[in-house]
Amino acid sequence: MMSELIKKAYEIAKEQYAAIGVDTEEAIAKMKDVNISLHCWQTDDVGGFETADGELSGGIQATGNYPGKATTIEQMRTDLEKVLTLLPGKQRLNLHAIYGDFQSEKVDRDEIEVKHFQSWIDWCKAQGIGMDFNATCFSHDRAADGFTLSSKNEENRKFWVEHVKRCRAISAEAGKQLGTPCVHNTWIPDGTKDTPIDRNGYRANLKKSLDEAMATEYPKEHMKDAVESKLFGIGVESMTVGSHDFYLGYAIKNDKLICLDNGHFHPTEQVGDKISAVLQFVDEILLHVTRPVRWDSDHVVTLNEDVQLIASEIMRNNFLDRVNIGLDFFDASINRIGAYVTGTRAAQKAFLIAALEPTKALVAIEEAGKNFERLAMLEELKTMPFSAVWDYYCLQEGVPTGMDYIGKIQQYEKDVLLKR
Ligand SMILES: C[C@H](O)[C@H](O)[C@@H](O)C(=O)CO
Ligand SMILES: [Mn+2]
Repeated sequence: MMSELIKKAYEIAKEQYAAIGVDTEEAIAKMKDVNISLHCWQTDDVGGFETADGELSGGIQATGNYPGKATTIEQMRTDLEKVLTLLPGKQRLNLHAIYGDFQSEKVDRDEIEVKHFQSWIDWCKAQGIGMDFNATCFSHDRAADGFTLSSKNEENRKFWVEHVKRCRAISAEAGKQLGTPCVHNTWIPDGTKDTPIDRNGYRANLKKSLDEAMATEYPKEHMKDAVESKLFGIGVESMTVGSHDFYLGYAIKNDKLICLDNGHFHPTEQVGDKISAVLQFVDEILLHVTRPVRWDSDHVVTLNEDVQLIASEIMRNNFLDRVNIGLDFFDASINRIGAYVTGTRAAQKAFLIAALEPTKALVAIEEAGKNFERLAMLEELKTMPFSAVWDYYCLQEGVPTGMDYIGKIQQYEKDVLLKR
């Protein structure tokens, strides 16, 4: 889009926002603290680099067969570098343990070490970004019966404890080398298709395993632990061991982060509503921003009301330093890089819209009991000239404005993705 036009539109928008007490420059400045952790698994449908044909298990699914999937570490990095050129602001990388550099040495998950991730740490350093990490407790023979950390098979349980231990050590080293804490997230698929009898036994096992895996303390400037809850998964409909109640309790008691994935709750529950609730009791949280369509389908994030409430709650309460923002979607049915960029930009837009809210004025109206006025203002705010501010922000950041990124991705598909 023409930069002169963008500047003109921005000047008008700036005045319109100023008329309702909003400083657009201040809103744009706040965006420098919105650092989204890019989930590497959107580039390869959560396949990983352990084997060429890694089968996804654990009750999650990437559907679709669009050409261009990353199948090597080099391809994934090329894709991520492309993504970074199309996003305003500063991002982070969110890596799963299955994405190690296993080209020269194939090891099992209870044997991974920093050396298998050193090239990723170096890559992050070269990009000037931080790194986050995840134990991969799925897509493995030892998870075939549906249980990992809560397993009653002691050999398997110990295997997964060792895996998580190692992932935490890798995270701490990554955070140390990169000078920014690495958030290590633990999500497990454990649960049962049909009604179990011994729910308590599995949950007691999970607690014991987490205690063992997290026994080593690392400095908070190097790594932070998060635990991710879930309501159900495919084939795990009747009981999920790591439920929200379980992990919220664990996080509060053990000073951990709770990870809230907005695909992991009943569809009528909103993660945006949970943020101010849980932050009364835990220091920090991790978010997995996604779009559940009828189930935890991990569709590409769009600028919908759920995502807007999440962003608004964070910005209204100045929670950015207590909320670690990650994404979690994997769509294999469309251009994967297009999915990545569209979804991340949608999340960023929600934060900029939130930054452009006249929050103090709205709170005053609310406290005066003027509920019609609150409703009307919220409705009017939806059609304020946000896109002029967004385009101006992208222009300042030197990234494509408006729809211009679509052409860049089409070109990348032609030049790179279709040649794979
Ligand atoms: C690949 C991710 O770790 C996974 O999606 C997990 O975070 C999750 O949300 C499972 O439903
Ligand atoms: Mn998730």
